[in-house]
This record gives sequence, C-alpha cells and structure tokens, in this order.
Amino acid sequence: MKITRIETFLLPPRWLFCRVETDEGIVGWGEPVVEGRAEVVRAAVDVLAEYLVGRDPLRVEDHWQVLTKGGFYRGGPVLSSAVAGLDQALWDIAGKHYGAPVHALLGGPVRDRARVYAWVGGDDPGELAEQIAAQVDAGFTAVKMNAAGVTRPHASVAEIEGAVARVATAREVLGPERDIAIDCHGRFSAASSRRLLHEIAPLHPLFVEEPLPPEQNHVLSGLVEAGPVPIATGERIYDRSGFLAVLRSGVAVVQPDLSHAGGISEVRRIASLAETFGAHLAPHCPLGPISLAASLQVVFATPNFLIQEQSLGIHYNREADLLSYVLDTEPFRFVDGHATRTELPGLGVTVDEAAVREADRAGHSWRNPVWRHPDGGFAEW
Ligand SMILES: O=C(O)[C@@H](O)[C@H](O)[C@H](O)CO
Ligand SMILES: [Mg+2]
Repeated sequence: MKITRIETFLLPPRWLFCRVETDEGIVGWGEPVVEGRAEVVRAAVDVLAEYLVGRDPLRVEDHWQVLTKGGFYRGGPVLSSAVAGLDQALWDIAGKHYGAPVHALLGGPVRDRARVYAWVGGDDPGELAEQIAAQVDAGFTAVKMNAAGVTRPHASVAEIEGAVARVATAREVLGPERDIAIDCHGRFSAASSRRLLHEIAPLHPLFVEEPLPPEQNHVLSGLVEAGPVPIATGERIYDRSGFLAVLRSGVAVVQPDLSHAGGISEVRRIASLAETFGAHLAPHCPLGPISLAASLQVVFATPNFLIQEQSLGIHYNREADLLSYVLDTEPFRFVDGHATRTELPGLGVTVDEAAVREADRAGHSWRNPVWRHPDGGFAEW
C-alpha cells in the first residue's frame, strides 16, 4: 500500500482536518491543528506530506520518527500538531487495513467505557448552578469550570474569594459523589495560585489545571508541595521530555492533547511515562471529532486513565460543533457521563466528506482573543 495524496481542510469553528489517501482505496483522517494557528499548521502538513506521499502508510512509527526528527529542528506547537494529525490518519489507515479499532492495535481495551467531563464556563456566578444542574441532568458525573476570567497576575481578595465561592456553588450542586475540575489557564501568578489552591482545597477538586503558564513549569513543584490539591497540566506541552519535567515536579494528572502532542504514537508513550510516576492521563480536547476519537482510542487502551475532555454542545462562534462533520454520531453519544467503546475499525469516525469539502470553501480565521487589564496591560487568556 502507498500513500497517494494528502489534503487539508480548514473547517469552522476553528479546526483543520487532514485526509490521507492510499492506492488501495483506504482513506485515513486526522486533525492537525493548534487553536488560532490553523493555517500555519496547514502549511507544516503540506511540507511533511512531501515525505509521506509514495510511502507505505503502515510504517507509522518509522514515519513518526522521520517527521519529528528528520528535519533536524524539532518540536513546538506547530510541527508537533502537524505530526499529530498525520499520525492519527496513519493509525486510522492501519486500523482500517487490519480491520480493527486502533485500541486493539495498542494492546487491546482495558475498559469498556471512558468517563468524560462537560465544560461549564463558571465566570458568571448567576448562571453557574443552572449550567451545572443541566449537565448533571444530561448524565455527566464531572464538570470543569474556569477559576476566574481575566485577572490581575496578583489576584485581589475579591477575585480569590469569588473563585472559591463559585467552586463552592459548584460543589453544592454536584454533591459529594460527582467531581469538579478547575482550569486556571495559567492566568495567575505562582503566589496567587498558591493562595487559591489553599482556599479551594476543602472543596476537594478532582484537579486544578494549569495553575502556572507552561514557561513557568520549572517552579511547579512548589505548588504541588504546597497542599493536597491534585495538579494537572499539559495542553501546552508537546512531547515526552516536556512531560517528564512536570511529572518530576509531582503533577497528578497529565493532559496531552492528541492534536498537539505528536498524536496517538506520542500520547501513548506519555501515558506510559506518567504510569511510572503514578500519575493519570486526562487528554485535553476542546477540538473536533477526529481529535476526540483519537483520544478515546488511546484511553480505551490506557490503564492509568482518569477522565476525557470533550466539547459536545460547545459552539465556538456558533458556526459548527463536534458533530457537524461526522455521519455517525453514535461514538460521541455519551451515556451516564461516559463514552462507550466501539469496535469500528481505525479511529471509528465516519467523516462527512461532502460537508468537509463544502465548509473548507469558506474556511475560517479563528484567533484567540487578546485581553487587557483595566490599566491597558496585556492579560493572559
Ligand atoms: O482546557 C481547555 O480546554 C482550555 O484551557 C482550552 O485549551 C483553552 O481555552 C484554549 O482553547
Ligand atoms: Mg485548559
């Protein structure tokens, strides 16, 4: 079998898909994207495709090695995301060729369903209780909310207390059996995060995510050791060596993104690395259906799995959502807050190719908003 063609599709709301065609009629799909830089990743995929076209798609690991290391310069979000999407597509082809779901090729399933969480903004305290109650009604047993909106690096008493009050509201609605995760998005200084973690600890969050931005991860161990709250991070870490550093700092939960951190091949290895630290995998995935399908294939074969992120019902820009480009929505129908394992071959996604080709004509130019503090200074998003 040989790869004959690689195409990319720029799809609203903010995604990029790739389609890898072979001379045997098998087609694989991937989602190579980093939010806000989709066109740049597209260009990277085009360059990497030069190597792949004409080669055997089943040599997934050999291609991963060449694509990540063969260009001498390595890594970063753009290249790692380009490799990630192509890697997903190659695993999709391998599964379809061998007539097996990817999780079977990874050693076979270790679970029948995978717990997922729903996202609730949490910035508006008035709406929070209602939003969480709706997710509980829909069957979810865990939600994730923001710690705060844009905040000063050194959060005020009101900001810290506001965050704690919102988490307390969430805990009240969820009760002691369900879980609440809190995302800081790296918006706080280390000092403010330490204070927040201390105040939030009695509410027993499942984890607190990105208490620091990634470039400050060398001081993460101080936050881990400051209290009992499990720390999660990883959506902005792209390979094993990056995860090794935060695992050494003692994080409890690693959150590689299947579309950023080198795809199925590398996230599988990141999970194994985490296992040796007693840490758990919670793949990041505010992205589209192929990225989520790739995540689920990995977590069905990963013993040290905690919970999966997903974006069902979230409408970035109100243009399209998780189900807009798939013909079979069954793999994304969550029952009692869990995704159910299927035996569909490859990634198990049936892409609506006509919808993809049509949407790509308009494309998108989604960009991260730029936020500012009241004094005019740049604020991290
Ligand atoms: O954990 C999450 O899903 C968020 O931090 C998103 O990655 C962020 O809003 C950028 O898309
Ligand atoms: Mg996050």
